[in-house]
Amino acid sequence: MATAVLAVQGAFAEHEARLAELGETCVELRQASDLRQRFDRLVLPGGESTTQGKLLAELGMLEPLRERIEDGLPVLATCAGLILLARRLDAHDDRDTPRIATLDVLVRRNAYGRQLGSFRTSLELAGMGTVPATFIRAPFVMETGRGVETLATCDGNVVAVQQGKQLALAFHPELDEDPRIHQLFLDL
Ligand SMILES: NC(=O)CC[C@H](N)C(=O)O
Repeated sequence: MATAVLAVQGAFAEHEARLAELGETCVELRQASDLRQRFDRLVLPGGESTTQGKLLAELGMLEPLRERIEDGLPVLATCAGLILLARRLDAHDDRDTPRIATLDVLVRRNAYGRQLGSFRTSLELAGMGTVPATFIRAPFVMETGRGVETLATCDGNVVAVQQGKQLALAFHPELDEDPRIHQLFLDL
């Protein structure tokens, strides 16, 4: 088994380090030819979702990834990754930026503010208990479609969801010591 980590921009190295600690082999996706590698799961890291979306479209990776996810490829998406997966964005956001758009949620980018929107807290994740959560200019989920389960909220806002094998978080488990969320992803 191997996990592909989208490595065009953002905090991908931290995910790779965490997965390696759990004994998982990672391959990096930097260009379309990397999609020929064998992988069974996908990580979409945090970073800048507009940059990531544009790069994925330019590199010809958006459609192949969308198809694999629609075919059931397990995905762990964090922060910008959640935005890339979202079917719909808030009216204030640039909705024309290319996205994978396989997760039936409405997301607002930079929902906690652009400058002061970074903080560390802990929250209750369904079926897991208390987990640390680092938010960095994070989005949150404003609406969930049918088939989308809310796994965690923070101050009443939805910050973790699951739809089938798509696990999407507004925060950054790769930046905390707790390995349980990555383990949950490997167990999907
Ligand atoms: N930590 C992050 O991934 C931030 C996401 C970023 N604010 C965006 O909108 O793309």
